[in-house]
Amino acid sequence: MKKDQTLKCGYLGPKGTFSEIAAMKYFSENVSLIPLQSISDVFEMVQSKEVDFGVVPIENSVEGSVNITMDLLFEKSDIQVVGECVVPIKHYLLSYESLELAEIKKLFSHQQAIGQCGKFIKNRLNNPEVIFTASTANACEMIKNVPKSAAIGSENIVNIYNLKVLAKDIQDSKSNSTRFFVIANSDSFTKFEDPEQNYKTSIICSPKHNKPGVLYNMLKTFKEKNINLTRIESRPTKKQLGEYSFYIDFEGYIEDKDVITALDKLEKMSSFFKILGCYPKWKERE
Ligand SMILES: O=C(O)C(=O)C[C@]1(C(=O)O)C=C[C@@H](O)C=C1
Repeated sequence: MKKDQTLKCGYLGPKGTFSEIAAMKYFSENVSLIPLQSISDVFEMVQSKEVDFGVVPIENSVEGSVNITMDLLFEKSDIQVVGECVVPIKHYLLSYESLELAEIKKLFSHQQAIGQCGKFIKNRLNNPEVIFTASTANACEMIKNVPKSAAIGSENIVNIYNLKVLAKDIQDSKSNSTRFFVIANSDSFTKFEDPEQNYKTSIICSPKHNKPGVLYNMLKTFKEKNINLTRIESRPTKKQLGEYSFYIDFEGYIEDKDVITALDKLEKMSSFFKILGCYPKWKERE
């Protein structure tokens, strides 16, 4: 890791996205933030070491997993998860024009944001055409020359683009929040070893055989060692219908004796096995 230089962190841009909010929250002021065009670009820039870190959304409390991030974590080598950050997500309805809600003909935003505001869109708007964009901030750029259009985005973006706020807090759930992973190149990242910290570990595994009790046996290894799972998700392996990879997060440090035993057992039961990383559990800072 570079010592006397400012570290760089890539995120899904342009400026004003929730990913930027997550990166600012995680790193405070210690890194230079680099806006990128897609989540896939964030992975590539971390892989090629053009940036030291990347911040990518992994799951939302309403919409669930961010599939593109899940798939890239599976596919990309040399990527390690080194941190997590949870951001409360409050959505704003924004426009360059002062419009009544019923006047909006076109609504632009990221697919996750549209999903998180489904009830508001159905109940309060007049059936606008919905256009998915690469990010919420990208939606705000795109509506610039489109009459009777609005975008869904963060409060942070209002001043960046000089937008009008048509409605605040339009997300379906008051406690809407998104969890982000902080990724780094596995080559350059040195591991944390602070005995005072609470750690989490994230892995991916695909069972060797499709037979009764396979998942039960995999999960039993965690129970036997009293390891607390915090998330389990599946994604298709993309090889054959009905075959899945499991994404498991649990509380524990990668070099803990019980964690090593459980992961050894699990690896033996798997046709694919990958440790994504071990990182300090997110704590809200005062
Ligand atoms: O578009 C953005 O602002 C993003 O940072 C992406 C993203 C996502 O992909 O989940 C991040 C947080 C919110 O859940 C909505 C969108």
